Amino acid sequence: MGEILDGKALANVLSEEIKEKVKVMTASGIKPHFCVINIGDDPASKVYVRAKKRRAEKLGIDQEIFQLPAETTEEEALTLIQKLNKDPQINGVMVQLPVPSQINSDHLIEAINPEKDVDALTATNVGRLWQGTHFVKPATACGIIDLLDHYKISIDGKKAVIIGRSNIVGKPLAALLLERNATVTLAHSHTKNLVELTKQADILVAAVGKAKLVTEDMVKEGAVVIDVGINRIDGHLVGDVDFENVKKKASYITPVPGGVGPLTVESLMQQVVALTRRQNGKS
Ligand SMILES: NC(=O)C1=CN([C@@H]2O[C@H](COP(=O)(O)OP(=O)(O)OC[C@H]3O[C@@H](n4cnc5c(N)ncnc54)[C@H](OP(=O)(O)O)[C@@H]3O)[C@@H](O)[C@H]2O)C=CC1
Ligand SMILES: Nc1nc(=O)c2c([nH]1)NC[C@@H]1CN(c3ccc(C(=O)N[C@@H](CCC(=O)O)C(=O)O)cc3)C=[N+]21
Repeated sequence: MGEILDGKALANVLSEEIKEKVKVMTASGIKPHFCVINIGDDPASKVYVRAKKRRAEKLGIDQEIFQLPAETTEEEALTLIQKLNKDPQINGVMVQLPVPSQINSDHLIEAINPEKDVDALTATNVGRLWQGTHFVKPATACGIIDLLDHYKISIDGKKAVIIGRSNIVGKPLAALLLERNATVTLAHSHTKNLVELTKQADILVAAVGKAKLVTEDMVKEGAVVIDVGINRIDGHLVGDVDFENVKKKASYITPVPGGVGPLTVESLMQQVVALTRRQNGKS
């Protein structure tokens, strides 16, 4: 029976550490300040943005939400990003995804100054991530590594299979697991014989957005199962893993809610602190 990897509890522990760091920084006259740009009325985005604001407040980090209407043009959004890039008071900027269809999210992300790129999504920071010279890490991937480390689950030499190859989760997680010497496979919608692959995984990550995509028969006995998916089914939040059945086979498993999600928010705050320190000449 799998042990639950309690992301919420770890997020609270990390929270105390971040709070202390922010306190010391603030006392020396440096208060981290970051901005979230949210365009349109996506209900899930509103929930996340509010969660980030609450977390930031709890940690003593200044945060501003720029809520733009659904009909915002790309030029308008770019103008705002350029203004925030130039503002020396602002240490971090992120664009909440998804954005409305008239806007190309890649254009907005690329416009963010890499020194203020909280999500680590700009080409510069993605390149640094794969080179191993990064100063900012993608939040969800970073949270997952923190969770594995906290539970002393070794990564070195392990076979990791990640289902999902998005820029925000799958690809950066592959980079961080590779950095820690895992042998990494990225699976996606064109992958043939997914079950054969997943059954070999020591560490199996699901980041797709499809409830019950990962069933018991896809999991090796004793595997570590990380569920990134967030799906709303009849008003309930579930992940991509058939939790109750997979739990019986896994050695460790993350729940949804209370697994990876809270660590993503915590990790975003860590990135804001890291960027702020760097901008003020601290390592
Ligand atoms: N807990 C957290 O902190 C976070 C949770 N999420 C959640 O994680 C999930 C994934 O998010 P995100 O990465 O942005 O999603 P995307 O929609 O960008 O990517 C989904 C990925 O899943 C792949 N895929 C789709 N169907 C299948 C299938 N049947 N078999 C194998 N692979 C498949 C796609 O393949 P292809 O590339 O071929 O299209 C794609 O690579 C969502 O539920 C999202 O809400 C996201 C970010 C943070
Ligand atoms: N630029 C950008 N950066 C992101 O990091 C980003 C994004 N866009 N767009 C959407 C996804 C999704 N994401 C989550 C964050 C927190 C939870 C989270 O806290 N989940 C809680 C439950 C929250 C609830 O109740 O809805 C949990 O799993 O326990 C989930 C998902 C960040 N994302």
